[in-house]
Amino acid sequence: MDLKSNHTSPILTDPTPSKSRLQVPSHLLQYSGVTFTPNLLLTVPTMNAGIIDIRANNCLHSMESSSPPHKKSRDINNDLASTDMDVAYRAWLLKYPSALASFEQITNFAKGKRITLFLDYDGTLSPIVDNPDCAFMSNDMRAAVKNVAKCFPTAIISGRSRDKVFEFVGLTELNYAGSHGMDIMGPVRQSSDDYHDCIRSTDKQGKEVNLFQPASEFLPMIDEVYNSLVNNIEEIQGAKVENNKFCVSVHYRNVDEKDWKTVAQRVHDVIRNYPRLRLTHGRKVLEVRPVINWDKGKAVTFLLESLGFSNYDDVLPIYVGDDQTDEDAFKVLREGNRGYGILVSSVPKESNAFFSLRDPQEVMEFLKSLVVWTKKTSTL
Ligand SMILES: O=P(O)(O)OC[C@H]1O[C@H](O[C@H]2O[C@H](CO)[C@@H](O)[C@H](O)[C@H]2O)[C@H](O)[C@@H](O)[C@@H]1O
Repeated sequence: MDLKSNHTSPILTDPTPSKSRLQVPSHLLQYSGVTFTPNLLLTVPTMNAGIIDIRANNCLHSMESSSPPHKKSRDINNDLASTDMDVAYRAWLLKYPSALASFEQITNFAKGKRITLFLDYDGTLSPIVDNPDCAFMSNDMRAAVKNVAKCFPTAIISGRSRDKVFEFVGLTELNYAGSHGMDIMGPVRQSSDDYHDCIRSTDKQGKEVNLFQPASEFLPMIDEVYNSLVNNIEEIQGAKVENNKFCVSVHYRNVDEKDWKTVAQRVHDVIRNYPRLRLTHGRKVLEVRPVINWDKGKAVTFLLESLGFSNYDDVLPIYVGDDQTDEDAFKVLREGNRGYGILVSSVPKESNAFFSLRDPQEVMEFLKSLVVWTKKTSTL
């Protein structure tokens, strides 16, 4: 893969999103990119691309606009606000129906096809928690994932390093892609076709696998940046830098809001020296990653091909995720009606997904329903 020819600018320009309107009160849409019109109808950027690249000098704005207003003490206004929120959520469900309520529709479409599951980790299989090192999935969720993986080819696609997400999930019957899809361990491909960086390897159980790491040449750079970020950021109280192998996460969830500007400035100061790195934004996290033409959507396509599903008529890929980076995968599935994206969110937000689930608990119910359905249909 030629890293230089495709990309001339390391930090990509801000997208100029097309706008769509939801009839929802302004305080209810809580995620990044939301702006307010004078009549308090919301204008929300339509997700043209999953990763919203942010210029470093817009970093602080992006951090602020992605944060919901603080809840004050419980009073009548808050009660009204939560009623409004329920109304807004129900309105939003018309556009992104619950995958549980639409289960029959999904399984009807799956008839004659092989379901293939792609699961994000944080916020999808495990609830969002303050300490990223403690984002454990429950044993019930692990059992649900294990059971579903017995029925369908299943892969985890995470922003974490592949080793870290494997440590959390701990199931050998899955395929794993870490670093937002830049580190894939999957089945041996029949042909290595366009993917020159794809090498044969063995997994921890000694099984032969393919390893695809399209950003491998960035490893020394990422390590260097990780060390600089640790030196510059971790003295800010609450800030945490996480090495995700081919990308680095700068967490500010536990940083006092008055210090966010310092976090943004210091991240900017470090990455300005690295024109081949870019900055994107997740859930209270800034992500430093290589400028390469690769994302979770490309990882889905790669894994489908690896599993022998190049012919999309035979397969129904389902991708479940909660984050901005999952939008790339939703978009790949939406384009050409290849499969279904399911957004995990308890608040209304614009997405390329088809369906929604409220939280990891509902994700688990959905996985269990798939297992029950497949057992029922196989005995017919
Ligand atoms: O692609 P994912 O598996 O969803 O990973 C995205 C990032 O998830 C983690 O951060 C998020 O979850 C943490 C634990 O709940 C939370 O503390 C943090 O605020 C969230 O941003 C992970 O730590 C990052 O490295 C991943 O990039």
